[in-house]
Amino acid sequence: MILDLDIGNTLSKWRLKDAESSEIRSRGAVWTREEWRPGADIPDLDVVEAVRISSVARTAVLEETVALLRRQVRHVYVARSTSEALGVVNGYEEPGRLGVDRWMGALAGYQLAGGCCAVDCGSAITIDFVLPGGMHLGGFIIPGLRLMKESLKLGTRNVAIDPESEADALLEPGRRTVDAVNHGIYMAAVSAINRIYSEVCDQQGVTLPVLLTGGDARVVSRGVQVPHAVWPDMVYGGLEACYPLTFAERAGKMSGAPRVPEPVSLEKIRAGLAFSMLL
Ligand SMILES: Nc1ncnc2c1ncn2[C@@H]1O[C@H](COP(=O)(O)OP(=O)(O)OP(=O)(O)O)[C@@H](O)[C@H]1O
Ligand SMILES: CC(C)(CO)[C@@H](O)C(=O)NCCC(=O)O
Ligand SMILES: [K+]
Repeated sequence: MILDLDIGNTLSKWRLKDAESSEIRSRGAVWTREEWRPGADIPDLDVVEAVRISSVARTAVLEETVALLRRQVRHVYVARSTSEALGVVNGYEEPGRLGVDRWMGALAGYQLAGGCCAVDCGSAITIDFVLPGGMHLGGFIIPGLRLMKESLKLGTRNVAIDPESEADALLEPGRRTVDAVNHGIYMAAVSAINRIYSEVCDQQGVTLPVLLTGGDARVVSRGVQVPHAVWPDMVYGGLEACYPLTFAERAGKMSGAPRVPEPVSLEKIRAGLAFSMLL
């Protein structure tokens, strides 16, 4: 079995993948913490022959995790942000400073779609751009939905946006605090994504397929106006592409990859931008 780990600031996600069949056998998430208990927090390591890790947690957490894993697992691969990989050139002035989850998302998106706009809706919302030739432009970081809510301290932190809510309902003015906050932060997130996407496409003169991932991807998806696909395993896709281990991975297949959305025309994006400037 292959254990894939995506250690975020809040949640650490894991999945077990069958090295023979490439099937995902199980998955889970635990709060990111200092110490792991294999068998309880993450799967029993007896069945694991390789681990692939993307981590944006503090270095100490990663070091502890790697030390623990190395005692029991033969192959431990830790992803790093590099200046170039798989045909993508990292746009950061200091490439190593780009969050490795963003780098994995950008690589997966590029491998799937060529140029892309990779959006990760987690503790932070990150929006990264890769042009069709593989040039990563850099990106944007805004607080995620939960962080925005917690920063307000209005006693609404425990009332999450119902992930089943329709976008229309979330865009109405709230008539109690919890709705005013939830609708406000939702609007802030989706309008930022829509606007940023349009601005960068306009600047660069290209249209790019949009790929969404992260804990809030599904609800954010309902408010994103441009064609896009939700790819919950996008960060794992980057790990698969960087460290291909199974037959399917060596053939370039990433688990759970969606159909590539067909972007709208540049004219339409520019018309939308011009219209929003008039308002
Ligand atoms: N069971 C859950 N526990 C915590 N957050 C959840 C849960 N389900 C969905 N969420 C939402 O997912 C978001 C966290 O997403 P994700 O798991 O992608 O975070 P993360 O990977 O820790 O973030 P980052 O990588 O940006 O640090 C939260 O903002 C929250 O709104
Ligand atoms: C922005 C987050 C927190 C998103 O998970 C992560 O990618 C990170 O810690 N990045 C480092 C800073 C940067 O990407 O510029
Ligand atoms: K993440």
